[in-house]
Amino acid sequence: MRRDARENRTDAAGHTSAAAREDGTDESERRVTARELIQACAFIVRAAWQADRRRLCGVVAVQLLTAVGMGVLVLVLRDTLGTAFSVGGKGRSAEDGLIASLCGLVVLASAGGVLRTVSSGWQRVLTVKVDRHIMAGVLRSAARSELALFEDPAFHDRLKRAVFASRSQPVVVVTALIGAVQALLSMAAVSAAFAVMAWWLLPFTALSVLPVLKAARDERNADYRLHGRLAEGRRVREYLEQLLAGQDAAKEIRALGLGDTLQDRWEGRYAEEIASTTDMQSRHTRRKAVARLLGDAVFVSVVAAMWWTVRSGGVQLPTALAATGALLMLATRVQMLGYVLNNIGASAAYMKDVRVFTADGTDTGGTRPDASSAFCHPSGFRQLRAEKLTFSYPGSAGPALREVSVELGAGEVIAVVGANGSGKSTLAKLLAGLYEPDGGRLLWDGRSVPRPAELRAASAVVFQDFVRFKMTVRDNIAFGRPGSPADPEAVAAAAADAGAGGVVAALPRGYETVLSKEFTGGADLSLGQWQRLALARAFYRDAPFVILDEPTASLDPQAEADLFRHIRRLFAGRTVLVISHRFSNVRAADRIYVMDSGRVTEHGSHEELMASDGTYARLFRLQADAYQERGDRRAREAPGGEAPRGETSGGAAAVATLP
Ligand SMILES: Nc1ncnc2c1ncn2[C@@H]1O[C@H](COP(=O)(O)OP(=O)(O)OP(=O)(O)O)[C@@H](O)[C@H]1O
Repeated sequence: MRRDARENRTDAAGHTSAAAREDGTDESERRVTARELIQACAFIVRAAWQADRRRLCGVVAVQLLTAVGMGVLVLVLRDTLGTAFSVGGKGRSAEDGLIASLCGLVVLASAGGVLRTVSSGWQRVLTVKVDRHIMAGVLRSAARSELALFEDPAFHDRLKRAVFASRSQPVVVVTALIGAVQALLSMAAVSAAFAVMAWWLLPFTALSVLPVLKAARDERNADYRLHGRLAEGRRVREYLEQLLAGQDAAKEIRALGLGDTLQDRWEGRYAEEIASTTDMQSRHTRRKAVARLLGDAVFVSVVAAMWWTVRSGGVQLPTALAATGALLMLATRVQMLGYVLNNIGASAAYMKDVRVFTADGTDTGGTRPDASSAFCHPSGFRQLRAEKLTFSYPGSAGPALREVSVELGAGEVIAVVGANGSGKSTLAKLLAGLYEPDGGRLLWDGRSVPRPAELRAASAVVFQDFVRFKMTVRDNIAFGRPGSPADPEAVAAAAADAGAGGVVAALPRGYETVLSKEFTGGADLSLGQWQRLALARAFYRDAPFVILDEPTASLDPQAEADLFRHIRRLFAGRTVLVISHRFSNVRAADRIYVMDSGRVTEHGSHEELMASDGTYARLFRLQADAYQERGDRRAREAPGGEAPRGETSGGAAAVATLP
């Protein structure tokens, strides 16, 4: 498991600077090599081929035709000028020749225009398709990445850069590549025509664009380095944007009056970004201006040399005029080529981010196909045993689990209790195959579990911080078993088991109601109602191993009591691991593990643990006493001295939490 080494250099917002990496191997500091340029082009051409080969061929064919047309145009121009200069002396046939040449010019120009129009339409569709093709690859890789990678800031930088690149760069590279093909072909055609007239000037023409090309290359390298340095700052800024403009934090930000503070931080981040960009741009704008002047001076010298040869009688005037036109065309093409190559160069670095990110399990630090959440029909186990599991979160100072051993038999209800931060959820995540242990092993019917994906497929987890999908109720439940069409009856049964049937019935469009006010006709639920849907999702998943991490934290006392009273019936035939702070909920479990500071300190049945009179017994009595006192007080305060209904029996059967 990869651990990110970072300095603890943090800013006022509490975020570490991306430039502060210890290892000094910041990829963004590197220059784009010719090899990377070729790889980027090959990557895009492959993507374009896979996305829409018919359009790709069409666009290239049009470029080829346009280029040939351009070469012919130059030669026709020379003939037209030659005819024009001789019209006075040669009478009607010369005039006819001039008119024919002009007609030829018009036809060529018009055909070129039509072809370009058709081609630009194809180009537009092609770029959108390439865009989708590449973005799909990035999203697929992100969804398949191991959960542990999301703890690693370097992974977020890579992901962010890949998303940025796949959003913005394919269009640039496809357009630039097509432009490059066009520029190269037309350059070849015009050069051929030019060479017929003044071949010896060709090398000087190429020379005129060199300073501009070099300045552009320096700028793109600097731009990419800057982009790398700004990556983490941009993530912080985007996070602040989500807070300020999103629904999730809206009420708390208003309640706290936090808006201006967050806005100031956002302004600060943007100011840093703008200052760095302005500094880089102004330096390179100066360099580019000087390079441009140098290039133009070379170009003017070439034109002057040509006219000197006309004066000295080495070249005819019509040829010189056509050659000057061709020279202008050539210079524009070379400049265009430089411009598009520069664009490809700039994109090459970004496209490398995409290639690296989408490459399975290589440079991404472990992106692997088996990390997919795709549901496959699981087989159950007779026994799941964890032996001396040790685990530290990436970048954490100490282990969250230390030599933890637990045992779960098929059909058992196992409970884990312990103070905040004692490692309960971490243990659950390892048992569900979401993280791989650093030490120890997981045994499934006595054999080591080779692939965490097997555990994931066999598990249904209701997390403490379950996700609330802003989609329909049906989706929220049926996502428990992705990949197959939602089964309406099973969805309804899962909702009923989770006590969500009544909630759904009260919604305007039942199971088709979208659960967010951000969308037309949407509705929202209370936290407890959302929790019932999360439970329904677990029922629907129908996996042999169910993990309930504080599944009733937001449920009302009746719903909570119902769930735990009927847990064995509801999850019949399945193994259930329950994490809870309410000891009354776990007392009926087959075995209870008590955790403290990442270790299992006690285990046994409720009776055994009470008899051993350890931490469990102490905390159980604490909760029971607190309830008893409250119950007695209420009983005394209630009219007629009676205790309120539903809160008295069972000692610790109501809401009481660990201190
Ligand atoms: N994603 C994470 N990255 C780094 N450290 C983490 C992460 N999640 C938890 N920890 C740390 O690991 C330890 C165990 O956390 P865990 O969530 O397993 O505790 P818990 O017993 O479930 O706590 P609670 O009762 O509050 O839910 C804690 O010290 C916590 O700070």
